[in-house]
Amino acid sequence: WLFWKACRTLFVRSSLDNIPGPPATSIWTGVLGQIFNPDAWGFHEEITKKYGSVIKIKAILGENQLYVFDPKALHQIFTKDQHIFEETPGFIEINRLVLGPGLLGTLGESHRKQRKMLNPVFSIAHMREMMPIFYSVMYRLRDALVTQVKDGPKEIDLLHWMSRAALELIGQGGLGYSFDPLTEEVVPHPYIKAIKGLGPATHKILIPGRYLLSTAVKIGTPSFRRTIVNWIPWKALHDLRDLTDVMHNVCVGIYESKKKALLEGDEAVERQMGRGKDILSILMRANTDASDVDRLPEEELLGQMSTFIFAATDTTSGALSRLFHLLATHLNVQEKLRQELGEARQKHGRDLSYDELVSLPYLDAIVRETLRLYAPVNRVSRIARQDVSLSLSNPIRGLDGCEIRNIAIPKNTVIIIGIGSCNRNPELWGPDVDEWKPERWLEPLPEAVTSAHLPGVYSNLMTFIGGSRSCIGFKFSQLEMKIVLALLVESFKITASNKEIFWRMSGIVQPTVSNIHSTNFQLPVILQSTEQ
Ligand code: HEM
Repeated sequence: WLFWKACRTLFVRSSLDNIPGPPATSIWTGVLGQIFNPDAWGFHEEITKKYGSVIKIKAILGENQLYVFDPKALHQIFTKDQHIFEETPGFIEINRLVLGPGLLGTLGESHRKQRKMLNPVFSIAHMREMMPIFYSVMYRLRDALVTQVKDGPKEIDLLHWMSRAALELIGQGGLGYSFDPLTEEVVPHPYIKAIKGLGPATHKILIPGRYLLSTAVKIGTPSFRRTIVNWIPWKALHDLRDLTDVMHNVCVGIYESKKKALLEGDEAVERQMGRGKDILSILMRANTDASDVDRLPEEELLGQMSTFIFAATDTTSGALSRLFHLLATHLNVQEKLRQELGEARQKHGRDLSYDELVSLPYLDAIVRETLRLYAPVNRVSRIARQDVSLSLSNPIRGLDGCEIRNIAIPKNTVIIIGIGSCNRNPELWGPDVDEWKPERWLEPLPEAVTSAHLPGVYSNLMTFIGGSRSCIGFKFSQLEMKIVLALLVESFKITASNKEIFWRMSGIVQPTVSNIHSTNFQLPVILQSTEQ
């Protein structure tokens, strides 16, 4: 069965054979080695230019996958037929192997219930209420950096500080828990190391193990599966087990203390960090009040905590690092932003409120343009759970020379969603698509963009994807980025260091120095106080 499952693609013809795509460079892994390479930027650009917005990707043992960024097809995948296109087995299944109900995320009905409980917590009204938490964390970050450069301009690893600040913010705002006082240069919380290790370790397991995962997680109890995992002599699997243990144990500790406070009553909750206004406290209360049908088991709530921390930390710190790197290399933009921020602060004479901050046009344009051109999550994957026909906005020409407007997708086809390629589609954005131009957001967007009806939840972009599994935290991350920029750009001049920065195209794009294969993630820049 396994042999047939693995090799059937070598013998059976598929409706996808006629779609053009780059030739396989390995009979084992097709072109996956090139497409998932940390330095794959050139390869993605080359194939999108050569083959268009639907591309056949040769995967393990000749399997056909698709790389897609055609607007109509994306609409179908994320909205119209989203029940057919599920997430590919990944983090959730891997974590179920060793932890039972799942460290990261939830599936199916449970996921629907959680979204229902959580949507109000991520609303704009709730963001307004969280402003004091955001400011208090970010002021601590700013003060720590002021101390770092008190003797003059200094090279600072901003990624280190952004990761710590992002973790602290989701800690306080999301879980009502402080991970890091953010006062001085210290070794980051072990959770940060665990998050950074999770992506690379999962990647090593996913390519060879994807086919077995969905089946493996259903075998026996969690402790049985864990014993088997312990026996298998596979370092990447053991690394993953250890990283998930770190994350899981931290979450259990936070959860238990919260549960105790909720049982003790309002006074105990008031004494806790976040005073019961954090996302987890609200979720726990909503869960207690929910009807028996809607109530989630404790393990699912624990899974949700890890999802928040994981989803909120490296994505936002990666995006902030990119923003600061761009400002460091575009000093005119930095100066113009400083002016906008200074004028707004002068006008209001205090910290800007939620509405004042989000309506600053230039700040908004800088954030949007950065998230367009440099999406922190460059791709996600989906799998078709039944045979389906995918319609295209732009017909492609098959290898037989005929025009293709609809593609018959066989059940179990993996589809790689080219988030970055969609955001950089010249047919939508025009010939200057590859330029970082915040000004483009100060004018009406091109007609081609608005009429494409992309399913993304944010700004005609796919950065936070769309549909029921879209990023629930996108407003949270916007606010976070804007407050950090507002406080730091007013307080510091940021210039580039003499070290070359490489951006690794992993699950979440991360900066590194020395070479693209280094996983010693960092973003050195020179900071100088604006008062010096
Ligand atoms: C610039 C920052 C961020 C980016 C680019 C980003 C992007 C994304 C993307 C692309 C997904 C979909 C992943 C997939 O389907 O495979 C996602 C999911 C998610 N994100 Fe974000 N995210 C960011 C920040 C945040 C923050 C700050 C939070 C929490 C406060 C958050 C919470 C989540 C959650 C909970 C999910 C899973 C949603 C679900 O499955 O229902 N994200 N994010």
